[in-house]
Amino acid sequence: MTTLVAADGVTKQFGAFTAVTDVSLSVAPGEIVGLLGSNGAGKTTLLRMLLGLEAATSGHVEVFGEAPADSDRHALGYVPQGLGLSQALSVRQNVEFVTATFSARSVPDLPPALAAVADEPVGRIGLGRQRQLAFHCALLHSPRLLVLDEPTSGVDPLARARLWDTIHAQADAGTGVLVTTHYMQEAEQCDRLVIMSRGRAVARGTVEDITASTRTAVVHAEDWAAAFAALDDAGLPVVLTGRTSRAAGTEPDVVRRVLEEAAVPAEVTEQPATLEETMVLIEQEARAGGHR
Ligand SMILES: Nc1ncnc2c1ncn2[C@@H]1O[C@H](COP(=O)(O)OP(=O)(O)OP(=O)(O)O)[C@@H](O)[C@H]1O
Repeated sequence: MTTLVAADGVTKQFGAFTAVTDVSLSVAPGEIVGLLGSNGAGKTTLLRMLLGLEAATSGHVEVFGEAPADSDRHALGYVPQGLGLSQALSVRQNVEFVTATFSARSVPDLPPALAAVADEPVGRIGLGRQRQLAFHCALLHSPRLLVLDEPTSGVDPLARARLWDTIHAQADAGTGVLVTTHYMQEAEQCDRLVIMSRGRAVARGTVEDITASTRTAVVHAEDWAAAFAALDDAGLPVVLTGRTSRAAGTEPDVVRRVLEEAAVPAEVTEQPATLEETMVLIEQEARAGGHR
């Protein structure tokens, strides 16, 4: 399979601090790869190394089959967390600038939401529209690889769904997409995930691969508040979903015993863990020194 971008055992140190440790990752045409992890896990640093914006301390990076180079930018669409727009220029001027820099084509029409603010300085339009503009600019030159660092943070649900429609359309047309996100609903739309914790890749695969080995004990009790309180007091990792208590990675028998001791009648069953529950357990395991 052709690979658009590949990291092989990449490490990045900032002085004595290691932000990324021995991470490998690749993106092929048409696939959406999600990069997940808590704040400071090393996602942005990894993206920046893949884009050639940050040199790896060790390991190997290839973009379009070669070492990263400035010329890659003509086939790359990148939306950084800070969006990379010129705040003092208008919406239209930003588009003209990007078109002139990366593409020989004439400036295409703006989508209606951006056309309505075409002459406004970017610094004066809302964050949602700024994100839409950054996205629009990243796609102007029909990139082979799209790299998106939290593309929908601060965007309302409707605009988020629209941005994801665009991401899927790009992937369907053969563009490879590498995207970081904190939203589980977005992670579930990716073909593959790489989960990072403290600079390391601690889990990878499809959502099904990642959640397959994790089960959650599910508690239905008439006195649901007492059931939750008993499990919480016992130090179990319990969360309340509606009136149902869920304890991820906990044996149902352990839960039954706690509820019996607290004299709370309940039915305890087992279900596959959600991605979010699995992520919490992965993070705990990684902090305790192991990984999957
Ligand atoms: N230029 C730098 N100099 C020193 N430390 C840095 C530098 N860039 C990043 N770091 C540190 O590296 C770690 C990883 O940061 P990074 O931004 O890659 O994490 P992240 O997973 O993208 O986090 P977030 O989800 O908050 O964006 C953090 O502890 C950060 O403070």
